[in-house]
Amino acid sequence: MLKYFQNKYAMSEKGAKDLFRAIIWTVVVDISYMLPIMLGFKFLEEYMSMVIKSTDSPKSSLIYYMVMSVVFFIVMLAIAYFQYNSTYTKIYEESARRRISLAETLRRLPLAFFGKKDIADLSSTIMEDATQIEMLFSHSVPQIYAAVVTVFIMGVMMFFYNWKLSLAVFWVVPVSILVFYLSRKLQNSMHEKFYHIKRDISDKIQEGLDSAQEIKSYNREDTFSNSLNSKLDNYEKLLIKGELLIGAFINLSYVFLKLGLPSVILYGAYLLSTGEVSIFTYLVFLVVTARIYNPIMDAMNNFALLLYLNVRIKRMKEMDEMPRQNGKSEFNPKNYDIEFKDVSFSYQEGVQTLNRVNFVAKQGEVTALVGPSGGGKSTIAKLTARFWDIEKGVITLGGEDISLIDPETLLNHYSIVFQDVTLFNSSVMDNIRLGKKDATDEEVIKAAKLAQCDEFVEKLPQGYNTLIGENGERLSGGERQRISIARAILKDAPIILLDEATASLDAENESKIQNALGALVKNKTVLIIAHRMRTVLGADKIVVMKDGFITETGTPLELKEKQGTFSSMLKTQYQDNSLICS
Ligand SMILES: Nc1ncnc2c1ncn2[C@@H]1O[C@H](COP(=O)(O)OP(=O)(O)OP(=O)(O)O)[C@@H](O)[C@H]1O
Repeated sequence: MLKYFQNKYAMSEKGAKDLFRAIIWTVVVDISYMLPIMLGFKFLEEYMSMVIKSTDSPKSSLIYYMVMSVVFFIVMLAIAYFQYNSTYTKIYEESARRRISLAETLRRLPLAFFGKKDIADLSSTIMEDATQIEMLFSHSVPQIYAAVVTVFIMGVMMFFYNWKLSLAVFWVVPVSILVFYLSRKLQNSMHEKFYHIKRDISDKIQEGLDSAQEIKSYNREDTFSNSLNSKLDNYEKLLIKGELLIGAFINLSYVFLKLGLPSVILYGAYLLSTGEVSIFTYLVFLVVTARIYNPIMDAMNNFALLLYLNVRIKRMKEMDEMPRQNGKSEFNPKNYDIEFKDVSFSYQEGVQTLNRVNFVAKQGEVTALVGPSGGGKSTIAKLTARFWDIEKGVITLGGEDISLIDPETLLNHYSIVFQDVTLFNSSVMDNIRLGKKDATDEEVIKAAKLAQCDEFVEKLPQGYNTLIGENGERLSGGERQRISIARAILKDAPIILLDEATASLDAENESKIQNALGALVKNKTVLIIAHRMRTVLGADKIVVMKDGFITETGTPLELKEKQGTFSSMLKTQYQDNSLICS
C-alpha cells in the first residue's frame, strides 16, 4: 500500500506513511459521526417502545443519555483533533519536502533540461502544481479513501442487521460507480487538455512580459494581444465543453445514487406491510440511507479532482526522473590543465555541434577560441564547466575526467564571465559579492575598481548600495559586463572562462579591463572567446573553430603566417597589418 502511494502520488516514504495514517483517522472521524445517530436511535427505540408497549420506564435514564452525549462529544472532538493533525499538518510537511526535493532535483539537472522546458513552465510546476497537490492531499485524497472504507464498514454492518433492506440501499452504488468509471477516460483527456492549454497561456503571458520592449518597438501589440486572446477564447470554449461533459456524467452518477432512497422507501414499506421489518428498523434505514450516499458523492467529486491531479503528478515525476549530474565532491587536481580528447557533442539528436575536438588549454597560458559565429566556441566553454555532459570523448581537468566530479565542486574552481550577464535585484555590492560570499566590503570594492566599475558606481545615488533593478535593468550593457568581471576577479578561481567578456565595452574601457585581467590571469588557465581580434592577439594559443571542427591551432603569429581562417579574420578586422605584429 505504501509503495503504491509513493509511486502513484510521487511521495516520499514518510509522506506515504502519513497519508496512510491520515486515511485511518479520517475513517475513524467518519464512523464517529455515527455515534450521536446511534445514541439517538437507542433513545428512540427505548422511548418509542415505552409508548407503544405502554411499559412504565425505559431501560436507561435521561441522565444516562445526557452523560453519553457529553462523552461522545469529547470523543469526537479528540478524534477530530488527531485527524486534523495527521491530515493537514503532515500533508503540509510532505508538501514542503516535495518542494525542497524538486529544488534539489533542479540543482542537479544538466542545463539540457532547462533548454527543453521554459522557465514559466518550471516555476509553475514548483509553485502552482505543488500548491494544488497540497490542497488536494489535505482536503480530498484522505477523504476519498476514507469514504470507501467507511461505506464498506457501514455496508457490512447494515447487511448483518437486515440484508434485504441493505440490498435496496446499495444496489445503486455499483451502477453509479460504473457510470462514473466509464467517464474516467473522458475526464482524464479533458483535464490533460485543460492543463496544457493553461500552461500554454501562462507561457504566452510570460513571453509577452519578457519581450515587452521588442513588442513595443516593432509595434506588435495587436498581434500579440490577438494571439493571446485567441488562446484565451479556446481555453474558455474547452472549459465550457469540458465542464458540461464531465458535469453530465457526474450528475448521471448522482441520479443513480439518489434512486437508492426511493428504493428503500418503497421496498421498506412493502416489507413493513408484510411484517418482515419493524417500524423502527424501517426508520433506521431511512435515516441511514439519507446520509450514507453523501460520502460516496464527496468521494466522486474528489475523485474527479484527483484525475486532474494525475497530470500534475506526471509532470513532477518527469522532472524527478531526469538524469542528474553527480560525482565526487572531493577534488584536488594536481594542475589546472584542461584537455579535450576526441570530444563530440550535440544539443539535439542528428545535429552535430562539436566533432572530435582535441586541444589542451594549459595552466599559466591564455587559450583563445576564435572562428565564425555558430562554430561551437561557447559550447566548448560550457562543456568545460560541465553545464552539459558529452556523448563521446572525455574532458579532463588536471588529468581527471570532469564527468566524475560533482558539478558544484567543479565550479568552485572556475570564474566565468558570459556574454549574457545575469544580475539580481539587489545592490551593486551584493551582486559583485556573488563571486565570494564571505568577501569584505573592501575586497568587493577592490575587485570593482579593477573591473572599472568605480566610474559608473560613483554616479549611482547610493553608490555601491544602490539597488540595480530586476536583472540590472538600470545599468547599461557595458556596466553589467563590468559587474560580472568584478565578480570573476573577486572569486579569483584558478580557471577563467571569458566568453565575449568585453564585447559591450568601448575601446578605452576594454583596454583598461584587459590590463586588470592581465593581472588576474597570472598562472591560471584562461579560456577566452572573442570576436574582436585585438582581444586575442596576446593569447599564448589560438584554437580556430568552424562548423564544430577545429580547423587551426597555434600561436597568433604561426596562424597569421598560415594564411587560413585566422589570418583572413585578422585581415578583415585590421586593414593595417602593422597592428598585427606590434
Ligand atoms: N542550447 C542550445 N540548444 C540547441 N542548440 C544550440 C544551443 N546553444 C547553441 N546551439 C547551437 O550550437 C551551435 C554552436 O553554438 P555556439 O554558441 O557554441 O557557437 P559560437 O561559436 O559560440 O557562436 P557565436 O560566436 O555566435 O557566439 C550553433 O549552431 C547554435 O545554434
